[in-house]
Amino acid sequence: MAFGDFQYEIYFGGLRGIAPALPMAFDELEARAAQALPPSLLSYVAGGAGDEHTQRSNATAFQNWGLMPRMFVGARERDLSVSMFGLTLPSPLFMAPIGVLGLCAQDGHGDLAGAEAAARTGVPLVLSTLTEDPLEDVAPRLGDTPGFFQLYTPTDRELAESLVRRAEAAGFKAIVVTLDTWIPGWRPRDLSTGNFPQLRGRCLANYTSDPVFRTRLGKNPAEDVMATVGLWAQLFGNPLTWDDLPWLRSITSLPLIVKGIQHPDDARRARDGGVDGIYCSNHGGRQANGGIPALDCLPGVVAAAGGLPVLFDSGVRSGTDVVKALALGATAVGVGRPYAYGMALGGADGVVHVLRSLLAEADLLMAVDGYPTLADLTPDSLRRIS
Ligand SMILES: Cc1cc2nc3c(=O)[nH]c(=O)nc-3n(C[C@H](O)[C@H](O)[C@H](O)COP(=O)(O)O)c2cc1C
Ligand SMILES: CCCCC(=O)C(=O)O
Repeated sequence: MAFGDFQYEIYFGGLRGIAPALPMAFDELEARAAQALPPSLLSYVAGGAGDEHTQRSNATAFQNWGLMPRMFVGARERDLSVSMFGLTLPSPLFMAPIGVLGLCAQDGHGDLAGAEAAARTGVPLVLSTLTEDPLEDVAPRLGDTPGFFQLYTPTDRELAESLVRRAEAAGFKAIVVTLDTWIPGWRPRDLSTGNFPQLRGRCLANYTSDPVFRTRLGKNPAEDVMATVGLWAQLFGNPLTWDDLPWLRSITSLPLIVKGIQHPDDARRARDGGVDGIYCSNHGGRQANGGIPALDCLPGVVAAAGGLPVLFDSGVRSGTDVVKALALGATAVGVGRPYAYGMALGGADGVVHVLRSLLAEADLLMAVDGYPTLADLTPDSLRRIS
């Protein structure tokens, strides 16, 4: 089914009085998910750093831009396909890595369900390092849709290399190294609930299944959860410096993408260091409060990336947000919390609903406003309205 068909099905279905099973708008999606998720997990997913000002401004930053409609374009057919890293994708949307995706599903296998949703929509999944099911079990569920593996770089280089080797062997198509989260930020909601899933032994499957990790642990992880968590906490996060980039580049022949870039100089230096893609993001406002909306950093990062693909996330809540990020130069646009909520409400079906809704809204906007292809969307398509 084309994305547009989905839009029309909902629209005309709605006219016939057949309401979709899941909410169409983000606020309602979040409100419904709030009833489906255990309270501490909801706080973990929904929350962010400090008073969450940056998290909120990520979303409101999109309202500062308006898309200029163009007439006499005849945009009856649209093409949302995009090429990057030698891959041709049916749309520019992707699922950002969510470290507790597994837990968001009722059955605890949200990582598998996320991969299934990717297979059904063609929307790539960036699989977190922090999963409930090991990456080897997730990869086959992706079908023909590419998966990317997100690496939290451990302090132990051999462990990092082992994780990357496994991702390559399992068929992942790119390595996404997250730079902004070697320690969690100041997150009052989680501090209040005392909930950090990894510290309870959750979402550590990629570690407990790893030969290097197991050797370091020296025992069966299942027999000593305390020791497993202790070792994980000790190894989890390495505050990387530019001196580490040549090593990171050397450990994979897959496309290497660095996540968490906001400053143009960082984008430039990463490009010069041989990365294949820049991922502009502020981690959905979960790491640093009092920052800059990620969308406002996007044009500078795109200019500095010098033609490398630029992935973007943080604050995307609608199809119009997707279109605006593309117009500001993103090659591909990631969505985070919304699909986690879809997972909470309906597993793979819920995620498919969220992704198709975003795509259908983006597609319909491009139809109505006269932008038939992604190449037609440029910064000139937008006006700053506040
Ligand atoms: C619950 C949750 C867990 C996350 N876990 C990871 C992770 O494991 N690795 C990572 O790079 N980013 C992680 N992120 C950040 C997302 O990849 C993404 O940058 C962010 O969610 C985008 O913002 P949005 O939620 O406003 O769309 C997580 C985000 C959330 C909400
Ligand atoms: C140490 C944080 C790991 C998961 C994550 O990235 C997030 O919760 O944002």
